[in-house]
Amino acid sequence: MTEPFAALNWQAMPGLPVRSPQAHKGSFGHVFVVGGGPGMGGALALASAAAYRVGSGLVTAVGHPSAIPYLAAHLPEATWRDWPAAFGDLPDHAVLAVGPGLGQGLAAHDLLLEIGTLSCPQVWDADALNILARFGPKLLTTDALRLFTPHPGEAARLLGITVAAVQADRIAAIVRLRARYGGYWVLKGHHSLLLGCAVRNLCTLGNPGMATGGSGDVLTGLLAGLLAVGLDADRSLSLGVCLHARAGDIAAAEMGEASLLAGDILAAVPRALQELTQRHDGN
Ligand SMILES: NC(=O)C1=CN([C@@H]2O[C@H](COP(=O)(O)OP(=O)(O)OC[C@H]3O[C@@H](n4cnc5c(N)ncnc54)[C@H](OP(=O)(O)O)[C@@H]3O)[C@@H](O)[C@H]2O)[C@@H](O)CC1
Ligand SMILES: Nc1ncnc2c1ncn2[C@@H]1O[C@H](COP(=O)(O)OP(=O)(O)O)[C@@H](O)[C@H]1O
Repeated sequence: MTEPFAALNWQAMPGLPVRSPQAHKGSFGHVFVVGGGPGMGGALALASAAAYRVGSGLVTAVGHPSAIPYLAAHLPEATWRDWPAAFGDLPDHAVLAVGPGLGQGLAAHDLLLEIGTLSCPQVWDADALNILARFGPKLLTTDALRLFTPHPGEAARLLGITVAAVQADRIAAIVRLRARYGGYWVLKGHHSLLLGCAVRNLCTLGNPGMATGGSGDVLTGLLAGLLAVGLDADRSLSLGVCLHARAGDIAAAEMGEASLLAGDILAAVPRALQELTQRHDGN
């Protein structure tokens, strides 16, 4: 368990799958982002836009009705559903991203109780993790493919230990998280750690300018979008975390760390992706 985590190499990272000339939007999955409680429509919009930016064919935002005008103004490409939502009619190629701006009220608890019973691929973040910490692994009643994206505060809640204890041995923390809850994990922060089936790595990209509200919501949307376009969980985890961090570095180089907004990270994602495409084209 004490083997080191190897640094991922951005230069060697495979990019997105090439899109067939016959492709249509149904070829690239359907992401449902569940969050956007009162006052937090922004988190829902950021995660939804991020899923589109990595090529997801359709994105539906599932939020509190108060979040919807915000979403419609900022992301007209997304469709939406109001809370309370049921998920009995999800399409076969659905991927859920749950947590951005969700809050921890009764409606959020009800949503999570249902989502824990679903078998589609899922990304769990933010308040979804806080609610999971309250219920424990029994909330997850199916063996659905799940990616979990805690920051150290959320990891501490999930393990019932202090943030200081998480930070004192981050490798032990992520190993314990996977042992307790299963699935695929990123422990976020400076040099995020990644732990999946074949992935046991750290990401040395990124910068402290990314410590800004909404930055993690962008990562959640990227990961869900990558699952939706067909990458497996290990590859979604490693490409998603590195892409997010590289986009943060591109944005910070342009505008400085202090001024960085989560929306700037999102806006830099296409340029980070182009670095991969151009490298594969030999340019
Ligand atoms: N525009 C929007 O709509 C946005 C909406 N958002 C949404 O808000 C919701 C709640 O998010 P949140 O930020 O209020 O709660 P959370 O992250 O649990 O922090 C609470 C405490 O945890 C700790 N802590 C946090 N990070 C830590 C770290 N890295 N390392 C160590 N500890 C850390 C820290 O405790 P302290 O250290 O201060 O004691 C902190 O005070 C969530 O749904 C999210 O999606 C946000 O994304 C912002 C933009
Ligand atoms: N010092 C840092 N160096 C590199 N990346 C960072 C740093 N601080 C934060 N990040 C990244 O920014 C994101 C912050 O996510 P999170 O704490 O969930 O923010 P929020 O809840 O506001 O969306 C994570 O991906 C994390 O790895």
